[in-house]
Amino acid sequence: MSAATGAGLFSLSGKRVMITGASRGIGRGLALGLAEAGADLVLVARDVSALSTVREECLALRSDASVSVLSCDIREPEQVKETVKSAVAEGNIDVLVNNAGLNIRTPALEVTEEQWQTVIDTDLRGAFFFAQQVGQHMVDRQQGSIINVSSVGGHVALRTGVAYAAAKAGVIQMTKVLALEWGKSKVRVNCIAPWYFRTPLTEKLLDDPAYLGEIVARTPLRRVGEVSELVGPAVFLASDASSYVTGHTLFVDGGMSIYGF
Ligand SMILES: NC(=O)C1=CN([C@@H]2O[C@H](COP(=O)(O)OP(=O)(O)OC[C@H]3O[C@@H](n4cnc5c(N)ncnc54)[C@H](O)[C@@H]3O)[C@@H](O)[C@H]2O)C=CC1
Ligand SMILES: C[C@H](O)[C@@H]1OC(=O)[C@H](O)[C@@H]1O
Repeated sequence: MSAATGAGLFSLSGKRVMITGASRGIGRGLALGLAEAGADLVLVARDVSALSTVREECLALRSDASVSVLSCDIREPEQVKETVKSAVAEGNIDVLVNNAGLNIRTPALEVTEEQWQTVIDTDLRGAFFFAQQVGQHMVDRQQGSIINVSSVGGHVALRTGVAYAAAKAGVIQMTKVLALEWGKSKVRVNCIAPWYFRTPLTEKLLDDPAYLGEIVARTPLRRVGEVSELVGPAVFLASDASSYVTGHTLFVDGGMSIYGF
């Protein structure tokens, strides 16, 4: 393989990227950024109307982009199979951004069976079975890059996040095992672990000055992240710039995960 050089290393031109949870928040931000980086896109979430809006935003940024939308609840393995099958019928998938997820913030002593199951079914089980379906396609092609989205909460303790921690820690470990098993098939599997970014998932928390103050005090860069600051890490892991990187978790966290005393 001839080594790409310079800016070409980071180009996503000619690559087709599937993004789950693309209807809002980080998934929407990555769709816009990767469209600008040259990618064609397959946008996945449950809300087709919201996805269609994101599709129009991507086309406004790059009119020659190919952007399709597919409705899927990642907790339903049959829907996941059908969604990936439909996407592959339209063309190859070069990159998966396995982003869809949620958090239900509850003190451990108050976590219900339903809350635990919802978080685990979405953030871990859903993420795995989506990766498995796309991974089979990539292994068959002997190429591909998967970017799982975990959280600093999968590495350090976040209060009220015991189910979330279990799921997101599982995503970090899942990343390593898939990278180990699929490396010989030239499929790379990495992970991005963000700290707080302002999205619909977090905006109510971040609107509380006291809570925001606690977050900033635990963050060496003394601020929360802007969703656009996740685009660079995603372009890096999606592109040939990371051709020898696999099984890695990239903390995009303003330094939070290294904050000692
Ligand atoms: N916003 C933040 O501060 C952080 C977010 N994360 C992770 O980033 C990812 C995205 O988070 P945000 O954009 O903030 O959340 P968000 O709530 O703004 O967007 C979540 C996206 O996932 C989709 N989704 C949720 N459950 C789904 C399901 N069962 N099937 C299909 N789609 C589903 C939603 O429809 C939406 O498109 C999540 O995995 C979250 O855990 C990680 C660390 C920090
Ligand atoms: C950084 C965490 O992932 C953050 O914690 C929360 O409570 C939000 O759900 C974010 O995901």
